[in-house]
Formats: sequence, structure tokens, C-alpha cells
Amino acid sequence: MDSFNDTAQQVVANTSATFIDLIGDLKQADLTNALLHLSLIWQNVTGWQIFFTLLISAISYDQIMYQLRKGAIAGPRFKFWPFMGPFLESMDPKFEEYKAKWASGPLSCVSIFHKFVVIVSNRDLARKALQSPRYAKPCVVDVAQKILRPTNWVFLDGKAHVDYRKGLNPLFSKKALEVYIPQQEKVMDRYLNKFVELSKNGPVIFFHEFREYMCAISLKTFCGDYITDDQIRAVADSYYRVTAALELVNFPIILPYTKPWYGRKIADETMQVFAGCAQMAKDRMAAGGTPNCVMDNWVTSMLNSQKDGNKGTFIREFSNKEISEAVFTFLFAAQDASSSLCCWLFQIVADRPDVLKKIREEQLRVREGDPSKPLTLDLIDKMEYTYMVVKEALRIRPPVLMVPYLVKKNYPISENYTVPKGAMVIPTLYPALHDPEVYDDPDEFVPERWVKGGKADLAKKNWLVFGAGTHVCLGQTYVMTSFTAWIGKAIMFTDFKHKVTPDSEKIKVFATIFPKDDLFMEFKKREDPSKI
Ligand code: HEM
Repeated sequence: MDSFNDTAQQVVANTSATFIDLIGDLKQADLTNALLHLSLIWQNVTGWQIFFTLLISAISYDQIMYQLRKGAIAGPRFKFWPFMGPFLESMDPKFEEYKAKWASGPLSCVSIFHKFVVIVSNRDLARKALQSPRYAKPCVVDVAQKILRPTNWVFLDGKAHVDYRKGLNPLFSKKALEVYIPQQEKVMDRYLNKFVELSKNGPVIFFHEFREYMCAISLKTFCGDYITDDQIRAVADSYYRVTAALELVNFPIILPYTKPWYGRKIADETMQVFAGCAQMAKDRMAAGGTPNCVMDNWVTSMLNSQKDGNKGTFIREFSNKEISEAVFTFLFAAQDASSSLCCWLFQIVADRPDVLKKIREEQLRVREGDPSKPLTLDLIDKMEYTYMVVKEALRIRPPVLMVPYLVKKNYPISENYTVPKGAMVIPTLYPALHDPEVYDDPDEFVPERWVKGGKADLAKKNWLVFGAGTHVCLGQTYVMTSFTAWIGKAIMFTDFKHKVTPDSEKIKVFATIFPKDDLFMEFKKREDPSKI
């Protein structure tokens, strides 16, 4: 510190000499005194004083910027924890705290580590935020790029994203789903048997079982028979590490044996499996095989595109690596949200014998009394009541509560407020789906509210379960179709019961939402599925 002060004194003396030359003798004495005075002050400044001055300036800057960005919208008056803001709360989010935040105003804010976040809880503004690609793009936590690989299509923005998406949409169209149903039905049968066996001694926790089932059915749909049962089991066992790695804040580099390290390792291994499957799909489709999974459909479109001289919709050649990355994003997007829906759907239906009975009646009716009739798209389309049950489960317990977007340029979201560039804007989905103006008794489970032409059905703007705009969920039709089939089959072939605990109706937030007690269930095989 002493040599630092000597140097500073020297600089002040030199500067003083230069000034004196410039302004002449008249003010020479005054200036010399002032500069010497300053140099004395500087001489007595300690390292700690400099540190605290800088710290207080930074805290003040952070507080002032928070006030300026906040403007008149709802949010804490000051940042109680300097810089950090409510970071610790965000590490362990509580559903009730989210609800309180949404209720605080149509636009509200928080600031975490100088990151300014605007939460949008009004239906129209939330929809608007989802549909403003000029101003905002989906925001992923930093570590997601490292895990999903930076070249992954999900990180594309604007036209590049729209063009890529056009190529993917047909893979999840209704026509394409028809192709996947036989594969899916095999997985459903296998897991129903497994669930019966697993809970033969009474109710057990089903949170992990349903997650495994969702992983298995997704992988079979995406990769067909190219993926082995052992590979499916390995991915299902370890995939939770990918979710666990996606924390809001992580160390900038991936250190061995940390959560992100395991997350990336599992992602790399899974993508290698997918790349192998992609090659097998290319070989089998080139040899004239019949498509039965997403990869087959993708490869077939590529081959057709080459054959017809690019006259139809042009699908370019995709490498195995590209296919593996894209399929990993399907799994990534599907796994948590679908597991959430699966848990709530089974809990809700098990707790309502009247709903269960109606589903069973419908399942037998559409199969004309023959439970062994294989699933087809036509059959699923006839399951109107079962479909409404799935839709109502999604409304009352929407798996995705909020979708974070990053603001690319100052975004005038309302007449009175502009979200600053660089901030995060987070449209919320839950409030629109519990809007009492559209859904009478919004906290009641009423599948009948979804009859065609009814109030809920007509309020299309409120249906934000799958987002809206250019990034709207790629798998939404797939979700509705496969869950309608799944709950229908489960009800026809098993009697399942939910063990209600004090935490059953409480909501745990883990990427998406789950019953807080992790869901205790038991399944019994029905001896005669042709009976109601
Ligand atoms: C209950 C299940 C699901 C729910 C509630 C759900 C919900 C969502 C939501 C809210 C978004 C963000 C939309 C936006 O930003 O506007 C999204 C995006 C996405 N979802 Fe789903 N999803 C589900 C299942 C699936 C499945 C099974 C797939 C499989 C293909 C899938 C694939 C995707 C993809 C690829 C995106 C990103 C689309 C893009 O950026 O263009 N999702 N989903």
C-alpha cells in the first residue's frame, strides 16, 4: 500500500506541475494547495476503504438501476439482499410464493444478481409476451447450452428457428402419430403389468415409476426398435441427473463430479445412443422398411425429398449428430412436463370414482365391448370424455407454470411499461388457466366444462398450457393423444387406488409441478376388463 501511495503522490505532483504551467502564476498557490490536500487524503486511504467505497458504489448502482427498471410495476420497494436479491428463495421455489407474486400485479418484478426479471401474470400480456419474437426469445439457463450442445436447434432464433421448426412439425402431426401408436401400446401394456407387480403389497411411491414410464414411452416413440430395453432402462435411470443439473446459477466451467458434469455426461451418452439409432433408421428406411417411430418418419421425409427432386416440401439431409441432438431436445422437453401430467392425472382420477367410471364406460363403448381392440388414432379420436379429463387435468395442474424469455431489445409490453433490453420476461401460464371469468369454480375438477362450444372451449386465448407463438410446444397433439390412450387403457385393465396423505394436494415444484408426497398408488389387475 505504501508504494501505491508514493506512486499516487508522484502522479499528483506531476499533474500539478503541468496545470500550473498552463494557467499561469495567478492561481499557482491555490492549486498547489488543493492538490497537495488531495494527495494527503489519498495517502491516508487504506485498501479496505477503497474496497468498501467500491462495494457501496456497486450496491447503490444496483439499487438505483433496480428502481429505474422497476418503474411503477409491482415488486419489492428495495432489494433487501444487495445484489443477490431473492436468490436463495429461487433455489427452492415454493408454489405459494409464486402465487403471491402473481397476485401482486399483472406485471411484477424481482432482481437477482443484477438480473432484472419481469413476471407477467395477466392472460393477455402473457400471451403477448409469448408471441413477440421480435423482442424476446426463450431463455435457457447458461448450463443448458453446455449440456444440450451449443449447436442444438433449440437455441436458434428468428427465421432460422422458424425454418428448422417447419421441418420438425410433421414429425408430431396427427398423421405421424398414427405410426407411433403400436409401439406405444406395447410400452403401456408392459408398464401396467410392472405397476401391478410393484404394488402387489400395497401402495408405493409412484413419482419415480411414472418418470421411468414417460422416459420409456418417449424413447420408444422417438427411436422405435433401434433402442434396446437395456438402453431405455439406462437412460430412464440416469436422466434425472440432466434435470438436476439445470440449476439457475452454476459455476462457469463444468467441474468434474458436479451436477452439471454428470448432466453433460448423461446427455453425451444418450446422444451417442440416439446417433446410433439414427444410422439404423437411415439403413432400414433406405432398404424400404416401414416407418414406425419419429426417426423413421424423419429419415423417410429426407429420402422422399431427394427422390421427388425437391418438388414437395424440401427436407435437407440431416447428420446423425443433428438428429441425435434434436431427439434429445424432444426427450428434454417431454420428460418433466409429461411426468407431471402423468402423476396428477392418475391422482385426480383415482380420487374421483365417478370420473373413473365414466372413462371406463367410454373405453368399452368405443371398442364395442372388446377391450383387446388395438389402439388406433380413429379409436382415440372417439374417446371424447377421456380427452376432456386429460384437458381438465392439464388446466387445473398445468405442468409448466412459467416460461422464461430473454428481452432482445427494449420491449413496450404495455402502454405504461417497457421491459428493458437484457431483462428476463416470464409469461405465467397458471393464472390464465385459473381465470374465474372463463372457468367457473376454477379450483374444481370439471371435465364437462370442455364440451365443444362451451365457455371454456371457446376461450382459446386462455389455453396457455403449451405456450403460444413460434415456440409453442411441438408435442402438444402427441401429449393429448397419447395420454387419452394411456389413462383409458390403465382404467380398463387395472383398478388403481391413490393413498391420500396430507401432502397429496400440495404442490412441489421440481422443474414442473408434482404432488408433494410423491404420490402413493397401488394397481390391481382386473380379471375381466370387459366389465364396467
Ligand atoms: C404435458 C406435457 C407438455 C407440456 C405441458 C409442454 C409444454 C410446453 C411449453 C409451455 C413450451 C414452451 C412454449 C412457448 O415458449 O411458447 C413447450 C415447448 C416445447 N415442447 Fe412441450 N410440453 C409437453 C410435452 C412435450 C412433448 C411430449 C414434447 C415432444 C416432442 C415436447 C416438445 C417441445 C419442444 C421441442 C418445445 C420447444 C419448441 C420450440 O422452441 O420451437 N413437449 N412445451
